[in-house]
Amino acid sequence: MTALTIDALTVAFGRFTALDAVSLAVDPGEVRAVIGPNGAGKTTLLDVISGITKPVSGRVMLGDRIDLTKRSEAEIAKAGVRRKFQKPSVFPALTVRENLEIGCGPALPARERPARIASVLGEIGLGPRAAVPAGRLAHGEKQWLEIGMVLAAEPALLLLDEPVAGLSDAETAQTAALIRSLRRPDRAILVIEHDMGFVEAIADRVTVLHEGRTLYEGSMAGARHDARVIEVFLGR
Ligand SMILES: Nc1ncnc2c1ncn2[C@@H]1O[C@H](COP(=O)(O)OP(=O)(O)OP(=O)(O)O)[C@@H](O)[C@H]1O
Repeated sequence: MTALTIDALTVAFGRFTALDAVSLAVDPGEVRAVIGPNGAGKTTLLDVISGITKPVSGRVMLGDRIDLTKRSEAEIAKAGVRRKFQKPSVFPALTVRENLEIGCGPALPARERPARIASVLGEIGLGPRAAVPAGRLAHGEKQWLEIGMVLAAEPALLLLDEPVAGLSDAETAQTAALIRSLRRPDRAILVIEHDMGFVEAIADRVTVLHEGRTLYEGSMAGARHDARVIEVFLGR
């Protein structure tokens, strides 16, 4: 079984085709990066997976059974898909712990919350900062907290939208280590990112989009040697 199967996905905005019959499959436990030049269709792809944009045609299957193109944003979240948007949107007046409480969602029974929050604090490395208001965190720490907020819901599919944009080199390296440590057989991670060094550090495979089409799928090392990828993207 694949964690996510995108099959011949086509998205149009008026007469403009933003995604043109894109297909890809992400395995359970995989970290997949989607890369490509500006306007390639990366954000549109995440918007379709998370239910913000509906396609003209094609399917987006979560596991074997759920076609996300037929579901609302709320139903998609309930099915186990969580997205971290590019800009951190933590609640600045609430502590790190209180933000994670919110990330757990209303369905998690109160008795299970402390263990879930402790586990997420460990994963994101913010245990010592648990009582600090989120507004006082450094930019990198805010990004990790927001990753923690989506992790607290125990997603089957985690979507990360440029998680190292604006981070220092040290924070980027720490974020790469964090994402690698999040790999679990029951969790797939799809990342959009422009920082190629970061992509190389985290991704099992990359999908290169260009003008709404899949140009390459495979290892990042392979992408670096692919003539078409070099021409449209890496070589620039
Ligand atoms: N709501 C919209 N209406 C019209 N065109 C849109 C809309 N959303 C995206 N587009 C167009 O679709 C194309 C793909 O955009 P998208 O944002 O998915 O690219 P991207 O790969 O995420 O780019 P970037 O790296 O700059 O974020 C672009 O040409 C963009 O202008």
